[in-house]
Amino acid sequence: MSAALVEVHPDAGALATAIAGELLARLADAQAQGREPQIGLTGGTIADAVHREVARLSPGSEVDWARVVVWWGDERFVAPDDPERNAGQARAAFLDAVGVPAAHVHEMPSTATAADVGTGATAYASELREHGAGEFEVLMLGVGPDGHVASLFPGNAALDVDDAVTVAVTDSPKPPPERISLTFAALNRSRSVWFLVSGEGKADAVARALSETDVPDVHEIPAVGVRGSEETVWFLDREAASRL
Ligand SMILES: O=C1O[C@H](COP(=O)(O)O)[C@@H](O)[C@H](O)[C@H]1O
Repeated sequence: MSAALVEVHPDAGALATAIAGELLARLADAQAQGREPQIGLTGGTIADAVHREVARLSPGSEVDWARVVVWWGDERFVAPDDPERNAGQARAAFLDAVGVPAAHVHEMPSTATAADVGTGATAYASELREHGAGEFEVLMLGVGPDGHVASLFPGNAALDVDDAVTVAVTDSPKPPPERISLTFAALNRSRSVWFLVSGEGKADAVARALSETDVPDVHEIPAVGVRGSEETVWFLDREAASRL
């Protein structure tokens, strides 16, 4: 597996524009090579900015959104219209605008579609299997100030689930407490893993994750547990990179 790459941009706006442009190029390339790309989305502040830039730049790209399949790395187990939903955020920011067919948008279960978070996690694992979701072309992941990715938080039991592709989290330290997350096994089925990180508040987590001398354990900084089979890129703004 190749070493992680680091790309630093002046600020969050420039970072979002660069990631969106790169995503559109990757999707167009994959389609030109005959693949129907599957992408993994994340939630959070910088992800929202990236999604808005995808919507803005998409008309100038070669991407055929009818041939893109969308999944999520994690989701908050709340009502479907709750503003906390990562899926609602992505739909509003770009999915509705670019016109991904509804059948290609695999939203994780909500309190309206699953009796409880455990049932929801199991249902999403079945959905992944049924649709033959094998490999993400690009998996985007936000990173928390504590080093969490998806809904895999430092010290949480969900980090050790290695016999399933999804896990129900009932005690997330970041609200809301109930979430569904892909496990490391599923997240690592990605050609490209892109970490999207902006702001000074993430600088320590970034420095820990990228330390070559004092490599952290996944229980301490979960982000180090995810790698792409072809590339792993840390897309940072200057503030997030300030302690490297
Ligand atoms: O809880 C979550 O947080 C992270 C990062 O969010 P941010 O607002 O600090 O950028 C996000 O990547 C993850 O998908 C989400 O559920």
